[in-house]
Amino acid sequence: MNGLPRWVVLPAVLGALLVVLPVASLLTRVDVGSLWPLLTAPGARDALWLSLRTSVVATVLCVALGVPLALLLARAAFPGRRVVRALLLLPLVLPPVVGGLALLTLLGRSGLLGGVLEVLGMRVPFTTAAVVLAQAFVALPFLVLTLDGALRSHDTAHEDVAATLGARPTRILLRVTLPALAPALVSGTVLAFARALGEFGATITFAGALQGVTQTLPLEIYLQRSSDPDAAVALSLVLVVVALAIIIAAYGPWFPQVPEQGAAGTGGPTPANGRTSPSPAAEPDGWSSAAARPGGRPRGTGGGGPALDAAAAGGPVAGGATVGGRARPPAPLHVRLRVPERGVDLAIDVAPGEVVAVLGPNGAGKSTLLQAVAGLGGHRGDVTVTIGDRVLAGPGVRTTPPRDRRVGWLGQRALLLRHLSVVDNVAFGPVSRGMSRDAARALAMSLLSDVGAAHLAGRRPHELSGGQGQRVAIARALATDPDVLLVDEPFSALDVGAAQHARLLLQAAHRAAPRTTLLVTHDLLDVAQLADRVVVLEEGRVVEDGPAGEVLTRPRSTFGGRFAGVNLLVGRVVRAAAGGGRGRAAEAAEGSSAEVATTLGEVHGTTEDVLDAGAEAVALFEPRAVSVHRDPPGGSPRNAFRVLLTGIEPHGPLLRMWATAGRRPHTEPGTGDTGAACADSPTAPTQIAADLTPAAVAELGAVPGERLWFVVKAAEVTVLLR
Ligand SMILES: Nc1ncnc2c1ncn2[C@@H]1O[C@H](COP(=O)(O)OP(=O)(O)OP(=O)(O)O)[C@@H](O)[C@H]1O
Repeated sequence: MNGLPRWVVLPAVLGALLVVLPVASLLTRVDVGSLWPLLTAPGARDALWLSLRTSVVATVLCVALGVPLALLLARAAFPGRRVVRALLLLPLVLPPVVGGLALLTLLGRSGLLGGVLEVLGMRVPFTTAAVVLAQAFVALPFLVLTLDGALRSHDTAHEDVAATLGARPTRILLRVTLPALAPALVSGTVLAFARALGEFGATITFAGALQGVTQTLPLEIYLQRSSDPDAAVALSLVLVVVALAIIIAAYGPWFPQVPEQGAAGTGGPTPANGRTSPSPAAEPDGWSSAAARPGGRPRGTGGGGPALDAAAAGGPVAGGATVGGRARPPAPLHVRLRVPERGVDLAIDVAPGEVVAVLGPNGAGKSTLLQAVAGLGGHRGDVTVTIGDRVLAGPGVRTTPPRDRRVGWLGQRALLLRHLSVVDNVAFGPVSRGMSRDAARALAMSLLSDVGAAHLAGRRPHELSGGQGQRVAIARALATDPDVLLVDEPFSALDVGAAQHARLLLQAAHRAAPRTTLLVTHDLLDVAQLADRVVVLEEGRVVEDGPAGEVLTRPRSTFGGRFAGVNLLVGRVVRAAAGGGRGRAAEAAEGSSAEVATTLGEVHGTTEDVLDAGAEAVALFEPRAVSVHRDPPGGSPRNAFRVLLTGIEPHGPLLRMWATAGRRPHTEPGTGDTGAACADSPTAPTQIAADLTPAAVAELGAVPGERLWFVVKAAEVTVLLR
């Protein structure tokens, strides 16, 4: 019973019987012997033929009008959208005879439009056209509501990627949206046809019952019922058989099933909010650990192509080939973004060919930044985007649509189009930009070969592994030779080995043809292997910006510290030791002591920076430099923090103890309150970590919830200007 309560069986069976029993009893009434003559009688034949013809035409009308209507209802924001959606439900709830009357009041002789049509010599009521209109009137909502529901639950990620590949709206609709919604479209169409076929009340009111002209099969059955009940039953059987045949044809085993979400990530939410799940490569709290991913050693995924293998070996791409060569020199990127509704206010410049990793906690604004560059997301605010000398968005400038931005998108999921083969997926961008199909396929094959995926060219996306899908996505992103590549956690959904292969591939592509790149990631390896520079965002602002090596070893922001795997306390300089007679720079270069007021109290450390009292600074120390005690220690210059143990978790061969410290009120330095703090976040308690051996943790015997002392020697603390 799959966890269902037993009582649901009874009403479910009764419900099924309510539908099945009447139909079954109809079958028992059929006199098989007289069936054929009844069905081949002229009246029955005409009615069946008319029903089929009018239902087909009404269904075509429903599709032609209903698909655009559903698209507007689901995707366009216009005043009164809800009202229109509610009104469309009316034909479902109104008695069809009322629908017929409504049509008469509109198109009848004295109707709103009927009078005009009459003048033009056109008469609709009581014609075959009236039958079609009556059928379409009652059938349209079935198609619209089915498609509207499917569209609303369908994310726009594939459409967004197609737009960045250069596809125009009509091509996106026909080649991306509708194929993805094929099952819903077929369902809606079948429902509409079935409804049209069975339509009676509106038809008889608006079109009457003229044999061969308006007398459809339901009307014929109704009229026969009084004169020849057996004939009525036989004709009803025909209707049941036709309806069943349609339903079986539409929903049988050959009905296009939506493939299981392949490892290649063919479904899921939009890159607008592209990261649906935390990166498996990132630790839950946002700390990254090189130790947890020792060198990212590939774990036998195989299938690396020549370019990939060369890249993996650290050499140039094999055979002098490039992965996605460039026709134009790399261009600089400038972004200025103020989106108050998302609390984002930042500016970023990326040099030509530079790879900038964008880091930050959830909600920091990373996706908003990428969306702004790609022209996606639909957020409101002041956005200026310049690539080279092309101003794509800005005050007084017509905003360039995504398809014309020459921006490539590579997301967490490959987002390949599931109804196209791999080679056609890669060729999609070049074809969208006007390249001939043959040339685009040749280019796609060459790129697939570069990424070691030529042998996958004929497969469909759901037949690919996650790593293979991402390789194809890399080829697709490079196929349009974008000026700027936007990369959004591209490897986080892959296992370690596949991620490393794909990472090296991207690295090879970049070495072969540097491309200005923004790389959003939570993975230390992405930064270490791909990034020239790191920008850290917190609460919509840039809080750190520096060379990748510098941020990884000497971070200056809270998130940067977590990312680099070090404890980082933000504060203000209280004191920096003065050197007798030497220049301050010389003294700093030798390393001198410094004290910083932080949320955990005054922290003593050493610095190579030139510090002034009151300057904003960070104190850094490794978790393994922290010792943990139950009592406050004495002795050599030490920092002792009274903390609350919040958790213990494995960390390589060690155990990591997490603790928080209470917040003290903010006071200016020099007031004598060593609790003066420059809170890195106005609300979050400061977290610090200590790495201990399992034996040391066992000896301490501490459990989460206990108050302890975390102690670190001043010599282990580095103080940096922020
Ligand atoms: N569609 C939206 N409408 C309104 N606010 C949004 C929307 N998408 C994001 N936001 C808000 O904008 C801010 C920035 O979100 P954004 O998605 O850019 O952050 P992020 O750094 O990419 O986060 P994550 O790592 O969780 O994806 C957040 O406060 C978020 O709540």
